[in-house]
Amino acid sequence: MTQTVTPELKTWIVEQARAGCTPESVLQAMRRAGWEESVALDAMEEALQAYLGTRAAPAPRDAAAVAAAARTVARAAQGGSPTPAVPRPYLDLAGAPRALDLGDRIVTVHVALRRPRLAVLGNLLSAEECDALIQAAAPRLKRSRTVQTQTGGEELNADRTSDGMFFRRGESPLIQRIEARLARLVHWPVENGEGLQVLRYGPGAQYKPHYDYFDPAAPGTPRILERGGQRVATLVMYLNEPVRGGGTVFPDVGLEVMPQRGHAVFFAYDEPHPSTHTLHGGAPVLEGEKWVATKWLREREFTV
Ligand SMILES: O=C(O)CCC(=O)C(=O)O
Ligand SMILES: [Fe+2]
Repeated sequence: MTQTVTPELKTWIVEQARAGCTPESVLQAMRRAGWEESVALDAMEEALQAYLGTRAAPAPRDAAAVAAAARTVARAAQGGSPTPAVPRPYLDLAGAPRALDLGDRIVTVHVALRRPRLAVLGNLLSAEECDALIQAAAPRLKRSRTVQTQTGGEELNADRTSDGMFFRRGESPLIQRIEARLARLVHWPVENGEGLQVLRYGPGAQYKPHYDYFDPAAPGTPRILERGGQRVATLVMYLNEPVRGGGTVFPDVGLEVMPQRGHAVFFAYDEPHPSTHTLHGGAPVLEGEKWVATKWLREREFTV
């Protein structure tokens, strides 16, 4: 069977190029999503040439570089499987590595699960980075709001009793450094990420189980999706350690990830559907305080 390149995939390719992703990483993401190399290369060439052709002004160099590199990479044999989905953020866990070298940091892999597609990671943030995030966030905290999918606005939510704030993407050198590291970790452009959110849970505070994607059936969702499309993955990073309680729970699989400073849990949802088993929540903090930073990844560039 021949794989058919969808308009959605072409749009995705152009967005990765515009975000500055290397041709190799774009190709790798497509191959991992199940695209044959030859089909992926043709799709890259076609999508980028169409994009360059539609632009009056000279194209950005990164897009041209992707097109050029795509043409020179060796072509694999044609063969067939059904058309795979558009690539999604992923951790490179092929070969069962116990650590991932991100250039500025070596992250350890503690748990990897297929469904939900999830991993527990250590050493993603240094103790100093965790403290600096807490210091910068503390004066800006407000009672957390959640996106109101009925209207697309925001609301106070009794299921979510934490205090929170958002950093703007790239707003400080610390945020830039962390965002660049996360982009390398999950092979996803910085531009497709929402601003980093910091949450503080006091004793008794919790975030009841929920999905991070926007409910496709809710009336306010189309408006939310205009800005970057669906959420496709989440990284929850632990900035401190509560004395007791406050784990991140995944009720569908009976998993609870205990907060350890600098550690993180990554989970991805290829479709906005409960079958991803990504139902999760922040269990009540029983003693002490819990601080986390959450990075949500969108399908496309999230305009800040
Ligand atoms: O606090 C946690 O452990 C989970 C946070 C969360 O689910 C979120 O920020 O979406
Ligand atoms: Fe969540």
